[in-house]
Amino acid sequence: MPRKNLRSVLMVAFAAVSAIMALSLSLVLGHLATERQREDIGEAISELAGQLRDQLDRGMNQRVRDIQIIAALRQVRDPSTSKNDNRAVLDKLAQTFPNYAFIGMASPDGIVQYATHGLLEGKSVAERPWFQAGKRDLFTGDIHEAKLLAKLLSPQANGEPLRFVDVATPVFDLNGQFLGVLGAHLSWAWARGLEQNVFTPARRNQGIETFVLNRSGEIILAPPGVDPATVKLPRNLPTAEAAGEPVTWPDGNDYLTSLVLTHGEQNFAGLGWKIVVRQPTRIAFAPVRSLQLTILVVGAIGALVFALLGAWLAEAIARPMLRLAEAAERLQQGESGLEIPLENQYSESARLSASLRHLVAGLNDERSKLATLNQALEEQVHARTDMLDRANMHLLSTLEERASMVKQLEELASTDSLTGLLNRRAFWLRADMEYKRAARSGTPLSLVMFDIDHFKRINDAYGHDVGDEALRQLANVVSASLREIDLVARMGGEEFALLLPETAVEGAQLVAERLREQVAQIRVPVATGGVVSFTASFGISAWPQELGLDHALIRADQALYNAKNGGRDQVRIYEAQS
Ligand SMILES: Nc1nc2c(ncn2[C@@H]2O[C@H](COP(=O)(O)OP(=O)(O)OP(=O)(O)O)[C@@H](O)[C@H]2O)c(=O)[nH]1
Repeated sequence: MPRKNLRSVLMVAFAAVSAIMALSLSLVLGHLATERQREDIGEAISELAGQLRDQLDRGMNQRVRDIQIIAALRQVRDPSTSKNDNRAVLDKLAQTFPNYAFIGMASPDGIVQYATHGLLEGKSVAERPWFQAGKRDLFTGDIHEAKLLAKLLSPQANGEPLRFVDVATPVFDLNGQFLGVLGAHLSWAWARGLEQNVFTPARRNQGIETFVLNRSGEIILAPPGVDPATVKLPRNLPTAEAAGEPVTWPDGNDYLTSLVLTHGEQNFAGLGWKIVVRQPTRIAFAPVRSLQLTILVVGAIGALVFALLGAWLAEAIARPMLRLAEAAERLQQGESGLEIPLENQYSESARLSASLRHLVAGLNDERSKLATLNQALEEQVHARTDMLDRANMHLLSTLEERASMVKQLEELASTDSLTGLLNRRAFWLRADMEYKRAARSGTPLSLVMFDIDHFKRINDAYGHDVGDEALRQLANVVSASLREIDLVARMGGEEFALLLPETAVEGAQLVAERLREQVAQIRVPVATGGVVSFTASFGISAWPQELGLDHALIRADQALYNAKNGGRDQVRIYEAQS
């Protein structure tokens, strides 16, 4: 798996952290702002509803007070006052408030006595609810469509039906006797005017709409141009006063919905109206969404900036490390004279470079020590090798010397020093080997013993040196006369033995005869002048396989004895009976 580099890790980490922060900030702020916005908007539209509510209540209270003031006027209570005078008072009042559609005084039997602009005068209003209720007490009646007045008054410009709110009060004469009912019809256009004062076009552009409901929940005032009959109210409309509740209306849209209740004012007890104000959440929360989007955009830019910052930071952190790593690699590849750079940008890199420099210095030191050591070692090995070579050569020559000495010693051990012939011990060893060879090959072997005749006399007469010379010459003669495979030994004194391989007794006899003749030819010079000659006697025996050497030699010796006894200078063969 390829290793990640520091730059990408820090870039991603910085970008991720800032992106997460931006996202969470957007979500948290969005959430907080949404709540705050909901509250603000809820309060704002509740305040608008409250304004409308207050104006409606105040307006109604003023109308009630108007009617009560008129009913308390002495002129009106005095039955002798002319209708014209009283009508003039009512007209005057109507002028102060243009939305009075009708103010009139009805007699106890319900006949209108005088009224603004003479409307309905002489007509019976006995069945009208305001008259019925007004006979008993102060009455304020909920909105209703005009019955009698509809024909008398001109229709509204916007085509809406003429609707009124009624105010009525009983009137008592100066004696306190019931005089009739003073009633007023207040055109509902008044409410529309109030609504338009509060809900300005600017607010309408923000989608803010208001609905006024009567006590039974019917819409008595809808936004301009909206037919109240077409408006469906949500089932879950708040029942108590509420500020900015999110409510889904039957048109499928979500609205922040506020509700306020009218409560009357002073003389006006209130009619239980509700004022509902709504604003589409889509519009209400647009600033919040815009804020969220702004945070996200700023966050994204922040993430980018942080990623670049991360990359720069990683570069700044990694640069000294990379330089150190590069120097270390070059050193590893064997580049000489290279120094690990000093990286003092920050304490960690300074520490690392100092450690590496120390390490490299130590290594260089070790390397030079090792080189010196190697050279010394090589020289030592060279010297040791030379020494070893010399020792080897010395050993070799010693071994060669020793081998030749051994050979000489062996020769000395097996040779008679006077004659150079085999001595007795060597003869026995060689004879044994020949015996075994003859036994394997089944060839005959013969032994010959011979002895110089009267040798004592030579020694005695001419001295020992002459005797020695006689022995040497005899040895030379015998050695020159024999085959290579034949053995000749000096057995002691002037006695000699011959072993003749592959030779039967007859052959041995011929050899012995030849030697006897040759010995007799020997002339040993003497110091006093002249020469000495001598003879020798020979005894022959076969060496049969069943006999040991000692026995065979005894037989040959026996034959020699016989030759000596027979007169010397002769050859005798061993005979069993002798
Ligand atoms: N010069 C010399 N004399 C030796 C040597 N070894 C033995 N002798 C002598 O040889 C003589 C041998 O004498 P004997 O045993 O009596 O025999 P001989 O005189 O030869 O008599 P026969 O053998 O009976 O003919 C002695 O006098 C020894 O001293 C030797 O190496 N050199």
